[in-house]
Amino acid sequence: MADQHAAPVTASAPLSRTEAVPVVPALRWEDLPEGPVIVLLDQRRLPAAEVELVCTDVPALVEAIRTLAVRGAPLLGVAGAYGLALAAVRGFDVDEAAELLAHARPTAVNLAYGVRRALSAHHAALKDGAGAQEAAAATLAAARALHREDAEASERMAEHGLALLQELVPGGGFRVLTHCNTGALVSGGEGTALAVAGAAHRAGELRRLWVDETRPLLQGARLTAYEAARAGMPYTLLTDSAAGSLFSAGEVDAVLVGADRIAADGSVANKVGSYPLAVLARYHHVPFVVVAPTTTVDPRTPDGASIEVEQRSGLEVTEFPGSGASAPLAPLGTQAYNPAFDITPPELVTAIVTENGVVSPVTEEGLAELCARSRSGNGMMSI
Ligand SMILES: CSC[C@H]1O[C@H](OP(=O)(O)O)[C@H](O)[C@@H]1O
Repeated sequence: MADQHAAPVTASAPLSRTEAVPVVPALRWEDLPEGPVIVLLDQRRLPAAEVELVCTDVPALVEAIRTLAVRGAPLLGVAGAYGLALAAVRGFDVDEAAELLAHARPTAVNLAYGVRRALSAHHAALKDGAGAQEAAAATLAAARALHREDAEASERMAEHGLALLQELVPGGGFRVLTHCNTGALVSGGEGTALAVAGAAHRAGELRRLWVDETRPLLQGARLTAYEAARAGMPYTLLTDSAAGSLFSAGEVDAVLVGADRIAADGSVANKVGSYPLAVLARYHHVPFVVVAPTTTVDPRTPDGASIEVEQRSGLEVTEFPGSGASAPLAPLGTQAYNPAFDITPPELVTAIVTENGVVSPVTEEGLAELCARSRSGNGMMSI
């Protein structure tokens, strides 16, 4: 008798490509004749259209961050740093710009880190007697350095993460479930958790990538599927509520997710829906692996209860993304609960993969030791 729990797996993904199609850069700095700009790939328009947003000032960038035109913790750090450089080069008040940028979204600690790092470079240049132009150049150099470091961190996380999967799931042929979007659209490189899946795919070891659609803004359906398709990965989309039946059918070998803030004790703030996956993974003895650069670890935040979880408009729940009131999903006036993130306690996290290596089990000491290996010390602590 067929296993009654067997999931009816349909191969809905395109055949694996031999050549991946690169994703349009999520963010770049451009020096135009009329002045510098920050060019963003507007992630709200994906996958239907690849539209670029040109930000000429900090308020425009803050709006892009608030509306998730640009999103994802590591990239928010890079965007924040470039935003400060834009303010410095265009002669805006950098301290005011830092306030606006650092508070554009509260949970992803990378944003505040990137802003602080660029602001520190600006202040240090002035302290050394630099003029406004030189200080602006130093600020831009700090943003470019962070951009480069994030790309390098992606590569190293992919290596460490693939090695961990090979250890956790002997024999390869990994069936990985991921939530939200953690690829090149959240990073200066190939991302965090999705970069690990990409490395597994290139090694011929990714049997299936299960992609949670990730309500309400559908980062999985719109963005991870977009990236997985361009990379030729064997992916299948599912509703968030279908994940449980995949675990029950024994179809998941590991869960790979990103993070927006990791507290000193190893508590992980990540896209809402991550915590239930961690509980399911524990119940079904499946590894739950968090992939994040050390700039996402915030030793100033002691534990999960100390992490501010962004509460977003209920309209994101009651209306279909991007269509506004033209496509209500609930009666007009319906109140909706819409936390952007949830908190997974360290005891439910099998391992945290950073660019400096892996901590498992997750302990405060192990995490601190990994962060201490970062060139600039652990992000928030070094500035
Ligand atoms: C590794 S950063 C990606 C991270 O960011 C997402 O949040 P948002 O789409 O709201 O920026 C989600 O938490 C992902 O895990």
